Amino acid sequence: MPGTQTSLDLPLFDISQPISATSLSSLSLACKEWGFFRIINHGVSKDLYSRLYTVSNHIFSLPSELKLKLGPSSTLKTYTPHFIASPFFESLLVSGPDFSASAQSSSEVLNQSSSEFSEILREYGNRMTNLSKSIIQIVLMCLGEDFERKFECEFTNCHGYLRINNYSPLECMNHKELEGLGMHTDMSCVTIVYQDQIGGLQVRSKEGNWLDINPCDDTLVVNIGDLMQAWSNGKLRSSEHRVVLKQPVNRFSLAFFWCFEDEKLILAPEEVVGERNLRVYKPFVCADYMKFRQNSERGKFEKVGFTVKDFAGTGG
Ligand SMILES: O=C(O)CCC(=O)C(=O)O
Ligand SMILES: [Fe+2]
Repeated sequence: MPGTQTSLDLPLFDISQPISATSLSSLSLACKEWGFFRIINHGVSKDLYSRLYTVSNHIFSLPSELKLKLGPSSTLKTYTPHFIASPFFESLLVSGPDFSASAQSSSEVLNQSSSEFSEILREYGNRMTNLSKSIIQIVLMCLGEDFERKFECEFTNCHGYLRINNYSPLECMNHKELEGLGMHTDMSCVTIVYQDQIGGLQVRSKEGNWLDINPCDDTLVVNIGDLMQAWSNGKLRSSEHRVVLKQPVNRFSLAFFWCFEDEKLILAPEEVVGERNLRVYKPFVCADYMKFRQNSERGKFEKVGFTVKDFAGTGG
């Protein structure tokens, strides 16, 4: 249809600077409307991305039998093979707070030399941890004056994990467009995404239209996850998103999930809920929601039904 919007120009914030009043109001709007925004000056060099790409690519190019030593039926369970999320998607998980040790354990199982991989993952994991803390602060500012000071303590036990994603549509490109990762919402407070220049990340509008989030040099994409949506009583939006593959080339991305601790009771503070006290989520324990999503294999990566709304929504 001529004139139909196909891509979304997300607002861009300099994360190395204090946020101005004007920027804060556009950030609030973006978090409420889209649940997505972008950041620049995040402190990760092109060189680190290129090293991270090289070491990850080396792992993904190992034989499947070897990678499956880290697969869903192994002890570590850090590798998601093809045909779980989609035929064209595989991923490797690196968990914090000791990203280096997590990376090292996976390398050892694969019999690969671990020092470079774990050193790079230490650097990237620590950088993302610090960024997540700064992002939580500015996102809290969107909810009200001084909220970052008042509620930061609720986020002090958060932890992060990184998913290194490899999309390989190579052999099956007789269709125009393939789904690399089905529609889902993230089970995080916030997620920080790096996508390479291939593109393919899309967000679903409230009206149900898919809009491209085009890659842009030196910027990272941030999105609000389900835990933050519930904690903010639905004020901040955890949007459905997906990845489509439009070209027969490999695509590389990194998704860093910043989450509440497992035992955290997620209950929006009264100040966030407001005077009319209309709660849109029942209080729930973080780990119970994780289990709910994990128990429904499809709910992990697709199927709009399985979100925090289905789990804890009051229908209000
Ligand atoms: O690959 C991407 O760009 C996004 C990945 C994603 O949404 C996820 O891993 O949750
Ligand atoms: Fe996601």
